[in-house]
Amino acid sequence: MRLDIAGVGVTLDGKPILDDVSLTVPQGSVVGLVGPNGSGKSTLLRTVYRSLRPLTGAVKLDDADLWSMPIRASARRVAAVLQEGGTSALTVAEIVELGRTPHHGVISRTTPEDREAVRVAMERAGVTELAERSMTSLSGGERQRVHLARALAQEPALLVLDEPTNHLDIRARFSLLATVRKLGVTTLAVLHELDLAVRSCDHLVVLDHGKVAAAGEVLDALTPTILREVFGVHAKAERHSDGVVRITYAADPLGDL
Ligand SMILES: Nc1ncnc2c1ncn2[C@@H]1O[C@H](COP(=O)(O)OP(=O)(O)OP(=O)(O)O)[C@@H](O)[C@H]1O
Repeated sequence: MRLDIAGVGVTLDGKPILDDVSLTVPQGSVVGLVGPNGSGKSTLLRTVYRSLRPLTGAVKLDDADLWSMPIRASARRVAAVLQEGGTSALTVAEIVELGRTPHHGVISRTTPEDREAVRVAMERAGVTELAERSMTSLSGGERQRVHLARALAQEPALLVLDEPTNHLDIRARFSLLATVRKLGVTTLAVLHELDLAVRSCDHLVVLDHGKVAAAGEVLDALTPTILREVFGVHAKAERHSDGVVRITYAADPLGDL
């Protein structure tokens, strides 16, 4: 499924937060949404997982207007993993099973397909061993992986991730993004770590003060000018001889800008 955000504008408390934002996430690709604090990344995601209706513009899934769909239809298609996934007294397995809720009819009964989807999701997110643990007993990183498992159990057509690697250690960061890439699910992810973003995403969209400042393949989006003018650092992104794009920061990244 392809995601098209077309001309989205959002105003909160009379303050313009997003202005004419457009981007596309092609079917099966991972697009990273990057930008400084307060640039509007989380607000944009909210218009995609139907927590905030845009004032102008449209959010479309394969040409179908997301905001015009019955809520159950969009809930089945879009899964979100948010910064503060929250916690509860439920067990890990129970939380992951919640991912199946949008697939249930009026009479909710767990089917063999539900059980299989939950099993696969827990395995992919690496939380199978935690199944019977209470969510309250988990570390921040473990909880984050459980929320990913819940989203995967939903078998979504579109995955929306808001800083999914926040609480994770360095190995878990690489591992989570590798898992997401392997899924082949259309994904829009807010990522703060540019190093991780350039390695893990097919395309990047740079937001600055609620507008798209740059978009495209990672080296086209993260030019030294964008790194300086939007992120406020002296740095450059380069493809190394091993094929991997890395960011090199100047000796004094804050230098004279
Ligand atoms: N309810 C609100 N009323 C007024 N302003 C708001 C409201 N919610 C968010 N904002 C403002 O909108 C702007 C964008 O916020 P948003 O959370 O989308 O940024 P972000 O790019 O995700 O930031 P960060 O990287 O810090 O998480 C910020 O300036 C924020 O203060």
